[in-house]
Amino acid sequence: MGAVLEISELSVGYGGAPVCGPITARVEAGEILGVVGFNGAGKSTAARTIAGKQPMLDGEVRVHGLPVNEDALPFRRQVASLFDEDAFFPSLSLREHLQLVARGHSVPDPDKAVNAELDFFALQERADAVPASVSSGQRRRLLLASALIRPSSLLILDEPEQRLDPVMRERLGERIAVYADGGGTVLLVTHDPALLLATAGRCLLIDDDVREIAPDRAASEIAGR
Ligand SMILES: Nc1ncnc2c1ncn2[C@@H]1O[C@H](COP(=O)(O)OP(=O)(O)OP(=O)(O)O)[C@@H](O)[C@H]1O
Repeated sequence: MGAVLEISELSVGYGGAPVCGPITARVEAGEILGVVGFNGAGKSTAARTIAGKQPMLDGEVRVHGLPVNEDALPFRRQVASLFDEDAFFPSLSLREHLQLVARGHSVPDPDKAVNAELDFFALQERADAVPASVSSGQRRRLLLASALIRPSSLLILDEPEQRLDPVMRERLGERIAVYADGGGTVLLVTHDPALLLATAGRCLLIDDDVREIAPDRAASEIAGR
């Protein structure tokens, strides 16, 4: 069986100038691949490219054998993601955002699914507020809930720990592990050694080159940085 995510000689960057790469990796169903590296190494650029949010400079990425293409429904159906620049509808409440995502992805019993995510991310009290009226951490929780409420087989998370308190970081780690236990594949860009250790089975270090290192070594590198 082919890998869920196959990255071959991928080079990413801006205006034709590479910021990192080449990256080569195969990630199977149920695997969590951590991605670590210093600020500016190119982790977000690589994650955005793999998610189809910016063009690749060179190489190839396939998800279940499909080329990366955010405009193609079969690709979009497989891939859920979280990025710092993800946007909100200013006049929709947190609950309405989740309803929209759940219905757009044909989630069965969307109201129940929405309530489950509001509970999990401790957003019930603010569920009827609009994004501008909640805290930055609560907006981050909404984005995480939006990525997790919908079906997917590949979850791409870019520093999901940002703006989360320690309790929610730990819960998020458990949730990511549950996603993988259910057969999902995760690409996790993180600066959080505890989150990395709690989740990742393998790890890529983006440095002058890109190489695979053990998660415990990666966690020590992050912690010592
Ligand atoms: N839109 C852009 N246009 C041009 N260069 C960019 C753009 N976004 C990022 N860069 C540059 O690309 C390089 C990689 O940035 P990237 O955000 O991918 O790094 P990162 O590893 O995710 O960093 P961090 O840990 O700080 O989030 C940096 O030098 C950055 O300044």
